[in-house]
Amino acid sequence: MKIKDLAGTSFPELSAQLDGASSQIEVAGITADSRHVQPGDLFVAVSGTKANGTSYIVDALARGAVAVVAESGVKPDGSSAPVLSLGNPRAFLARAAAAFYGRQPETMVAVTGTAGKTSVASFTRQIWAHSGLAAAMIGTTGVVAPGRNDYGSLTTPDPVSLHKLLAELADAGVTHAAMEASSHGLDQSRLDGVKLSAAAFTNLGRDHMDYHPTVEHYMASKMRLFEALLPKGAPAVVFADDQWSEQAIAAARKAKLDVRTVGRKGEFISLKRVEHFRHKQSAEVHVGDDIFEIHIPLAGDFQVANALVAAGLAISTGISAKAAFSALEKLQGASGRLELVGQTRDGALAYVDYAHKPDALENVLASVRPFTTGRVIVVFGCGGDRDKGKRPIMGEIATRLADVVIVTDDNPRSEVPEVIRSEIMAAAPGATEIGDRAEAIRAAVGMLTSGDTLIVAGKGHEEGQTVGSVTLPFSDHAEVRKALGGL
Ligand SMILES: CC(=O)N[C@H]1[C@@H](OP(=O)(O)OP(=O)(O)OC[C@H]2O[C@@H](n3ccc(=O)[nH]c3=O)[C@H](O)[C@@H]2O)O[C@H](CO)[C@@H](O)[C@@H]1O[C@H](C)C(=O)N[C@@H](C)C(=O)N[C@H](CCC(=O)O)C(=O)O
Ligand SMILES: Nc1ncnc2c1ncn2[C@@H]1O[C@H](COP(=O)(O)OP(=O)(O)OP(=O)(O)O)[C@@H](O)[C@H]1O
Ligand SMILES: N[C@H](CCC[C@H](N)C(=O)O)C(=O)O
Ligand SMILES: [Mg+2]
Repeated sequence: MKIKDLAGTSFPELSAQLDGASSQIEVAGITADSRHVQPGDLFVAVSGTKANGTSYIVDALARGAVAVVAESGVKPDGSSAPVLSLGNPRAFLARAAAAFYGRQPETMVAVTGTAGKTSVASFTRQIWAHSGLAAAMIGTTGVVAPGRNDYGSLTTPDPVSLHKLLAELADAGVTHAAMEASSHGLDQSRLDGVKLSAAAFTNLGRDHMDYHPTVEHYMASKMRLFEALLPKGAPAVVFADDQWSEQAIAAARKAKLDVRTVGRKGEFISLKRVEHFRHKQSAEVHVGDDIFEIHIPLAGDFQVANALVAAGLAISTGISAKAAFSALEKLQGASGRLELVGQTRDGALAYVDYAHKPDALENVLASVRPFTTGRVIVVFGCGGDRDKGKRPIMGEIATRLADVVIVTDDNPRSEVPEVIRSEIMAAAPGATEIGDRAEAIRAAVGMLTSGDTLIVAGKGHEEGQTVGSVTLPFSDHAEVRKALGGL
């Protein structure tokens, strides 16, 4: 593909720099990482949190890049390959990747919010699949599509991987795809160029305060989904019962979207009555004049909200309300989201959950309390190189809502694990500290007696524990099973 075709009409400042010869340069691939440049590639230099791609232009050219796109002010170094500049290289990277790979599933939706994105994306895929559509999901747990189940790493992949993936899915016949839009992904323009038919907002709580300077910046990043990515008139599904719902609704209205609220205060799907059971949730919802009784075979009060948002997205992309709600009865939970892993002989239940932020921990502990006749026992830690402010908050929540708290490690990364734990422990009087996560799980399982509920929180579907720069194989599921087996 030629550079001028990658730029399209969205970047006139770039087109203006292309002369006869440079506009004809054929690009064999696109990358923002000089270490991945192959001869013939276009290198896009973006500035990041650790490095600035402009420092690697020389490296990229030495590896055979045929052209470079960088931020304004970067001077050509006299190389024969053109070094073009524009205001927002990240936005260009995403649009160029979209143009380069070309194909996407016809119907794409994206969901943002602090909690529930993976669950909503997974449920939306399942509702579509239940109606016989070839459907996929892309998110924290990876990629799920007909005949495909890949473990993932980022919630929203980088734009080059994302568009390569979308083209693969479209080529494999996938017509519908639901993806997660993280605030990092939105802020870094990773989703620019994805052709969305609808989008959704779940809720906003404390998260990623290491990356976003303020909660307003965090919310504004999320609202890029409505303001910058969703075309005017497209459906915006908003969970109506969150503290931030009003702001999300206002942003969607301002962006001239077709706002569709769901929840108790919802007008599109209106929740009239809900009953929470230990392993399932039942509800009555109204859609227009129709009344539906829905049954969600999953633990966790919060799954009702996620199911309504997913149903809102499915209905907004052509599924009938009846089909969407009947699909909910067959839902499988996303891996590691309040997932029942096993039980002791006398019936104490052990769950693995991905709560690694305050609201999620609060929700999950509150969810199991009504069904626990004995003690709620929680094992959790906080990730290193991530928001330090959440550590005492989560310590306080665990102490307030659980009867037994064991503080352990969760991906210490480059930090000293003892320091992370001590920051949680400072707000968790009476908690036990056991750094080794497997040992912490064994200790918790060992103390289970009839009526108790164990929540191992923070890692969910993860298959590794990152200590320093090494990721060691580790699975909460496997450790819980092993500990239960040893009883
Ligand atoms: C903080 C953050 O979001 N970082 C992401 C970002 O990296 P960055 O732009 O900051 O990279 P950088 O290291 O500063 O380098 C700047 C540029 O120089 C380039 N470079 C660097 C070195 C070199 O030799 N040559 C070279 O060209 C890099 O490729 C990069 O393009 O862009 C990279 C490519 O897209 C991501 O891999 C990287 O994710 C890191 C690994 C990460 O941990 N991200 C997490 C925090 C994240 O994105 N999480 C969200 C939310 C999770 C959730 O709660 O669900 C997610 O969507 O997963
Ligand atoms: N609607 C919700 N409201 C509050 N908490 C929720 C909700 N949905 C899920 N949770 C909690 O958050 C955890 C993560 O859920 P999920 O993976 O669906 O969210 P996510 O937004 O994708 O999270 P992440 O940003 O970490 O990928 C769950 O394990 C549960 O503890
Ligand atoms: N996508 C999130 C996941 C955090 C999961 C938790 N286990 C941790 O390592 O903090 C992040 O990278 O911040
Ligand atoms: Mg997720």
